This record gives sequence, C-alpha cells and structure tokens, in this order.
Amino acid sequence: ESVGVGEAGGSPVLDGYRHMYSGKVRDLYVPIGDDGVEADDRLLLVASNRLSAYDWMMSPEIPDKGEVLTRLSLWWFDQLADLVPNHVVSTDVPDAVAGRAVVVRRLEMLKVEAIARAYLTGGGLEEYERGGSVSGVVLPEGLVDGSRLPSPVFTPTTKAPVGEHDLPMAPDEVEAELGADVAAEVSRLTRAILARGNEIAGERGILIADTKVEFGVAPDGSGGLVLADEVLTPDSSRFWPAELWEPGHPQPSFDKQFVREWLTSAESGWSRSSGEAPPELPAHVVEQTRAKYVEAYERLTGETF
Ligand SMILES: CCOC(=O)Cn1cc(-c2ncnc(N)c2C#N)cn1
Repeated sequence: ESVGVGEAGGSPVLDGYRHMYSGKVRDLYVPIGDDGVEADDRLLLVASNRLSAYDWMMSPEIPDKGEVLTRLSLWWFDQLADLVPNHVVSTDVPDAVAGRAVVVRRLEMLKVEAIARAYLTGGGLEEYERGGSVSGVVLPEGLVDGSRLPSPVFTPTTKAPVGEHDLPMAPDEVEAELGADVAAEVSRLTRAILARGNEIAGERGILIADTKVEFGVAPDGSGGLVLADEVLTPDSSRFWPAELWEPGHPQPSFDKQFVREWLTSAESGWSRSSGEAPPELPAHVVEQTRAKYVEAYERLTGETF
C-alpha cells in the first residue's frame, strides 16, 4: 500500500482515497473504487495525533491521540444509539490509519455547530455576563465561571469559513437555517447527548462542561437526523476532572492542563500575547498529555487502551 505522510505531521497520502478536507486535527477522504470511480455514499474520517491549544497547532504530535479519541467516539456512538442514529459504517480502514479512522455514511451536513453547555465558561460565560442570558435562554443570577447550569442549554453557532470564528446564532436564525421542527430536534438531541454524557462521565470522575456535535441528513432526504463527526471527545468538548471542580475561576482541563501550564510557565519562554508560535513541547509534557487521553478513555469505557 503506497502510503506516505505529506509534510511532517500533515495529512497522509492514502492509496485508494482522495484527500478532501483538512480540519485542525482531522481529515476527510473520499474512497476511490478499483474502477477509479469515487464513492458517493461514504467518506473516511481520519483523526490525527495533532493537538491544538491556544489556537495554535502544537509540535510535536501526541502519540496515539488520534486512536484514543477515535475509539472513545465509537464507544459514545454505541452508548447513544438508543437516542440517535449515527454515521458510522465500519472501521475497515487502511493500515496507515488503522485505529484512528472510520468509514462513515456521506451525509448532507447541517450548517449549524450544535453546541450544548452543562456548565458555564468561555464564550457562554462572556455572553451571560453581558446580559444574563445565553443564546436567548435567561439564566439564574449570580452564576460564575464553571457554574453548573440547571440543565444543558443549546448554544448553536454558525460554521465559519476556515480562519474565521464561529458566531453565536439566535434561535430565530437557527429556525431560518433549519426550519422550526429540525431546529427543535437538533436542540433536543444535542442537550440529551450532553446530559447522557454527563450521567456516564460523572460516575467516572469527569465533567463534560460543553460539547459540539454535528448532524447530517441522508442526501436523498429519507430518514431523520444522523449524528456525524465525532462525539463527546476532549477535542469536541471541555473535559474537567470532577474532583477539582470549583466554580469561580477557570477550571483545569482534564487533557490539556499540562500543555497549558508548561506554555504559560517561564520555562517555555513563550508568551501568548507575543503572537509568535509556541515552542516545541518537551517530551515529559507530551507523555503526560498522552497519558491523560488514555486515562479518559479507560475511565469512561472501562476498557484498557
Ligand atoms: C475534517 C473532519 O470533518 C469535519 O470536521 C466536519 N465535516 C464532516 C463532514 C461530513 N460530510 C459528509 N458526511 C459526513 N458523515 C461527514 C462527517 N463527519 C464534512 N465536514
């Protein structure tokens, strides 16, 4: 199988697949049949070992990160199968991406980032501090960074073009984009997915503060919403260690705290405000970070990585 990796850490060249799209940490490919014809009903979703923090791509990569998060996402799709169908077709993937790639059903993706928040932080907290509500939902007074919300709140955003920031969508904008019924169903499902995620994760010492999921529909319009992309991973969600939860200040990240603390320490010689790319992560930070991804997987699934 002729396989090479493009520029170091880039997207691998996969024999029998055409590279279609690169996200920060994942890539999409189109399968090409033996007759040279591209499949129109399937895609290959590949998770890299790249880590993004502070809006920068870290170097070096985190060994096994792609495989750990792919297996975690597959496990969540299974846990959620009673709630919503998903796009997973098979894990019969090229050797070069074994364990970190999934063949998925090709869908028409909704143009809404379906985000739900169970705890208030980041952009949601900033919006709340400005006006006491988030995405049109009035919240109790006196909430602070890390406060648990009475129940998960749907806080959708646009899918901004590469390099631009996703923008909050008001309920009427979501309805204009999706129609009232689909908008209501996307909101219901996104909140139910996060609630289920926290029921399971909470028993294993992990709080999922918020999550982004993506839905699609079958191209022929048959059937309803299908859960796509990845689900309830530390890349699509904020994972917090439950035992350190303390509202009133930024919570430590379950998986990115070692990277953040090293990058903001004097030892790194980097300052976020410099606008310069951060330095290479030292080996101990890479290994500690890998261990946190493995720990999250093993705690949640009960399986050994
Ligand atoms: C680089 C990874 O891709 C994305 O980040 C977002 N994205 C998903 C699709 C998609 N398109 C059709 N069918 C699907 N099943 C999917 C999925 N998942 C396109 N971009």
